[in-house]
Amino acid sequence: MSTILLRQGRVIDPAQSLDVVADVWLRDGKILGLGPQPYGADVVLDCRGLIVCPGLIDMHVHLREPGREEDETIATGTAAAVAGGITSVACMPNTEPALDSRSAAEFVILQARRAGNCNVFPVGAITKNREGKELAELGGLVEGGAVAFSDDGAPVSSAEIMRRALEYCRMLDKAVLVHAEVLELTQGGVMNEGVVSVQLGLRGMPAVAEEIMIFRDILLAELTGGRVHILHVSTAGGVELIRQGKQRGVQVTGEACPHHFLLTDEAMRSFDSNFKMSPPLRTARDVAAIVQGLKDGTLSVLATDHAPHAPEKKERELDQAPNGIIGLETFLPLCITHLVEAGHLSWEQMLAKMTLHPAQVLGIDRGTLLPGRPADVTVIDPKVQWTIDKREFKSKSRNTPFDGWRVVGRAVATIVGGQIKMCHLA
Ligand SMILES: NC(=O)N[C@@H](CC(=O)O)C(=O)O
Repeated sequence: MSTILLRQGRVIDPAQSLDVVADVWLRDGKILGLGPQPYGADVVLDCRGLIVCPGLIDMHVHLREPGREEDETIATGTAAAVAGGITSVACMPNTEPALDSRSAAEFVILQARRAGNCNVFPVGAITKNREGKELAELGGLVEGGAVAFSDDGAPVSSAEIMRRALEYCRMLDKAVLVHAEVLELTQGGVMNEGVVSVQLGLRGMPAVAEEIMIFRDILLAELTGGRVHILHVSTAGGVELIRQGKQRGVQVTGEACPHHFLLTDEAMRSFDSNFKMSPPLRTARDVAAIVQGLKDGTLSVLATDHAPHAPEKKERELDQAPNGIIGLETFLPLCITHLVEAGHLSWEQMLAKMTLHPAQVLGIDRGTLLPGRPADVTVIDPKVQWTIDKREFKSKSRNTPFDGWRVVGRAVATIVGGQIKMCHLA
């Protein structure tokens, strides 16, 4: 192992309320500290004019392996993460078979180690085969390395099963990550229910289908003392429910994905399936509420919901095409451009939602530059202007609505456990 010196970057570590120009030293895979150190450096990276921050964490990623390797693999998904400046991902359990056993969690960790790109933290399924009928072996999953639980892609429709999941997860000190959807209200829907869906003659999914379940799970968290994290919040009402739950002292956190604060259901006029996702793109009012939720802290986590689908699937007719878009390689520039440059969040606020806060939800020892922690570091050029080009992606899939977008800022170095995995520095 070696000693790396990141020289004179603007060091931002929200966990320490730190925003200062300084040297950062990494040694033997750990953060050594800031300022002068009693060692020589094997590698020096000149970070003047750049931002040095804890390695970014994306806690909402679909890696598709095992079972859907035509869309993504653990190797390609983690390569995409590293290219996007992300050092840790939490991967969702909607694989085939589902990630619902100890051995399945161990398989993911083994494949991630083989790939050698970034850290992968498996999210275990709440119910066996994500069918919503019977609890999975939650204890075994934790032994296998699962850091949280979710049936993401599908809701847990039974309130009774969700209650028991929360009771168990409280004992295990793990969060339940909620995919909020009342299926009876969304069946056959391809987009948000509203003026645009009526004009287009497309079946809609109403905002209340998401809000009813957000409300239910906040109440169940209150009842059980468990912890809920609401994934991919897309509606104004959902933001308000989380805000009220937090005010009452419920252990609830909320997450926003770039597409839900950048796009509206108007995009569906194109009939392009790259605008089809779950939950769907909503209205301008919802977008404004999500931005407000990010500003006032109601939504404490930014994540991608990276959902790769091979072209032959996304190119089907709208009602046949699967939900979801990729996000790992567009996450940071979209957030810099449309949250920081747009004046909604400070750098520290935005980075807290990509480092400290997801680490807290997952209970992982990451997301800070405190001495002794794993040397996961992202270096960002905050000024570079460039155009997103999906042909350059490391992901196996290309289903993005952001191809051709002009953006500001990007990761220029990604260091995972003290190893330089990506570097575009002189
Ligand atoms: N978010 C999506 O649109 N798609 C997700 C699953 C899901 O959460 O529905 C996927 O796995 O493809």
